[in-house]
Amino acid sequence: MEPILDLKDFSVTYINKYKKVYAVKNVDFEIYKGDSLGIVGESGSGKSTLAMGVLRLLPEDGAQISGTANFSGVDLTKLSEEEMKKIRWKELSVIFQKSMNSLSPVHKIGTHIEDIYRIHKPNATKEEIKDRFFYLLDLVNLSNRVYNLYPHELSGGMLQRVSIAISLIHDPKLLIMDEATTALDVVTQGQILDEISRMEEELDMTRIMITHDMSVVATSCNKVAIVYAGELMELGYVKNVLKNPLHPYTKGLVSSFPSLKGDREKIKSISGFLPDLSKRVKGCIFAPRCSNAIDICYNKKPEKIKMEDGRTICCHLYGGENK
Ligand SMILES: Nc1ncnc2c1ncn2[C@@H]1O[C@H](COP(=O)(O)OP(=O)(O)OP(=O)(O)O)[C@@H](O)[C@H]1O
Ligand code: NI
Repeated sequence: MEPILDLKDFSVTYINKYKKVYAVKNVDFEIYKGDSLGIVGESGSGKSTLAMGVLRLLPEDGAQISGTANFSGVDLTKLSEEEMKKIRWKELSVIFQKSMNSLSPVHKIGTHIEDIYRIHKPNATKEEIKDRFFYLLDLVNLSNRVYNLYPHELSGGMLQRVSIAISLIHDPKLLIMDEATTALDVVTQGQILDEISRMEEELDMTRIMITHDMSVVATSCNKVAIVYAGELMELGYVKNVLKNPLHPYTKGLVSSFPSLKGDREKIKSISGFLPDLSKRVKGCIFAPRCSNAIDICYNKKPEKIKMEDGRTICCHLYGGENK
């Protein structure tokens, strides 16, 4: 089976007047139809930059992209803005935390929907658009009444449901959600995650879920990629990685969400801070904060090791080089 999205050596560097910021470095991963991949890491680790880079939503003069991002066989990094526009929102959709803030308050939701729908299908009739949108509203548990409301008449949870429905309007091959449920209360977040899981079964969706919350990944993803300071530390099936984390950073992250393991261990956090991303590091980027670091970790970048259970891990403790 061909992957829907295949990143190879994908990097994003912000270039400012005074310095370069290496926000995403040499990331590789593949997503197949039906996958739901959680991308987890602490704030500032480059998760949004990765998504924006793939979607080509970063300013051309301020951010340099290298490597490849094959989306159904097309390398997104090579497309012109015109070509990218044909794909964005149609085949590749994205939801941000505040997606709905951009909607003009003077138009009803329905008017917005018609405008958005007609970007890709200019001749669509009102009836066709309504049919499609009512179907999607039902999937996200909202009444058709929403169509005639103004954005300010909806709660945060309702707005986020509407933005999920909008993102699905053209039946995209891949949906990227960047902290899309983070701002909501726990109950609403839980409901929306349930709705997403149900929708996924109905629509055969493929999804990337960006979050700093391990429990979101545990409840709504089948695969997880752990990123630290712009680099991939560990990637694999949720059932393997969260139950038996191998990378010291993943272990730290998992143990700071004790409910995942079901025991009452004291919450441990990883001490220290993210490194300065404008500096290149010779060894493992996590070594300065790693309690298992050995000499080689400071001097040489670890290779990506493929494990038997399908996971990839980037750590000298598993490479065999230190033995
Ligand atoms: N335009 C920019 N110029 C320079 N550096 C930037 C720019 N935008 C973001 N960065 C830096 O890139 C790094 C990655 O930021 P990014 O927003 O991708 O992280 P994130 O993992 O999404 O964080 P969060 O969980 O807080 O959303 C950060 O160190 C940030 O300061
Ligand atoms: Ni972000």
